[in-house]
Amino acid sequence: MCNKDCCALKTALQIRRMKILIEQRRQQEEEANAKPKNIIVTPESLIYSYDDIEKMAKLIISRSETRPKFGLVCGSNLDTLTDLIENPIVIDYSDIPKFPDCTIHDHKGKLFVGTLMGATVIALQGRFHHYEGNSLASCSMPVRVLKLCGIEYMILTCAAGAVNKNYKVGDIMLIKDHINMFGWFGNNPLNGPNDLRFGDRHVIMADAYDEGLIEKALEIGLEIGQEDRMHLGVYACLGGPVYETATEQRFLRSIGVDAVGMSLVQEVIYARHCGLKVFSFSLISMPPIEQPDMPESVRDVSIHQGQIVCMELLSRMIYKIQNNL
Ligand SMILES: O=P(O)(O)O[C@@H]1C[C@H](O)[C@@H](CO)O1
Ligand SMILES: Nc1nc2[nH]cnc2c(=O)[nH]1
Repeated sequence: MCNKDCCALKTALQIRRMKILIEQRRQQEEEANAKPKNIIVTPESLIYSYDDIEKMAKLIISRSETRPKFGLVCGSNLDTLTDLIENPIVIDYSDIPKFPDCTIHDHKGKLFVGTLMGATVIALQGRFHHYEGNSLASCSMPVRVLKLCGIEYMILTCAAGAVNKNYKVGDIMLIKDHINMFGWFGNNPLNGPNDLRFGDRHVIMADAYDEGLIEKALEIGLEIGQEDRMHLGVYACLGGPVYETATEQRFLRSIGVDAVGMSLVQEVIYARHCGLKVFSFSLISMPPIEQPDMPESVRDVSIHQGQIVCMELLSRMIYKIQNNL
């Protein structure tokens, strides 16, 4: 157990780390905010009708010659995953009717349709967060669009802060389960009338993250000699945009959380509601409070190394699934 002074020091280090990151982001945000943004804020599940979603899907598949099998959402620090897509057709979100705009750094608001390891993939370079002013239903709406495009597998990625003290920046957490803090307080993207064309009223979440896919990912970790960098863990979604307090971090750890972020679970809910197979991973982008502070340059290098492993993981996953390996 640490004493009072030690806890205060850790908190101070954590605050310093956050301040540096926030300062870095400020300039990028200022540039992004110079343009007016289209943000749609209306009550949950009625915002997008089945017809709306179908129109968006038709527009996207009209650009692809083959039926897509995989959907991908690129999280923060993971926009480079789209570099893997061969001969992509790129669609700006602003060209898709009723798609909100992305307002934060690293989320570029572009949709890619192309080939990855022989499979057709639709990738979203940018997601919608609740804290940007989007309802949870708007945040997860793209998953339904991808479902109507014909995908079978939903691959969801995000940046996360480590809560487990054995995790380091640049590590990858394969998500085996989550804690949905929004849902605890009655906020769920499925609130409101249920459209059975997408799925049933109630959704089983105990098996949300496909075990077979997790096993393949663990195999890949061994194949590429990155098993020490890859963990199997529990993700908690908090609302953001604030980072969690030191006490919140300790609480999260005490209830079994390994990493914390501000997204993803609402997309998993929509994906499971409409019967997609889900595979998710987080790139650890913030160290746990127990670890000593690190210079930004060192952090950036670790994140970059993690990005490369994520790219390898993604392409091998798709290859294995595509070839039934
Ligand atoms: O879209 P993700 O969850 O990867 O983005 C996370 C949440 C915040 O927007 C940002 C904080 O660093 O990364
Ligand atoms: N600590 C922390 N780091 C993050 N990196 C991305 N999201 C988060 C978060 O919610 N908390």
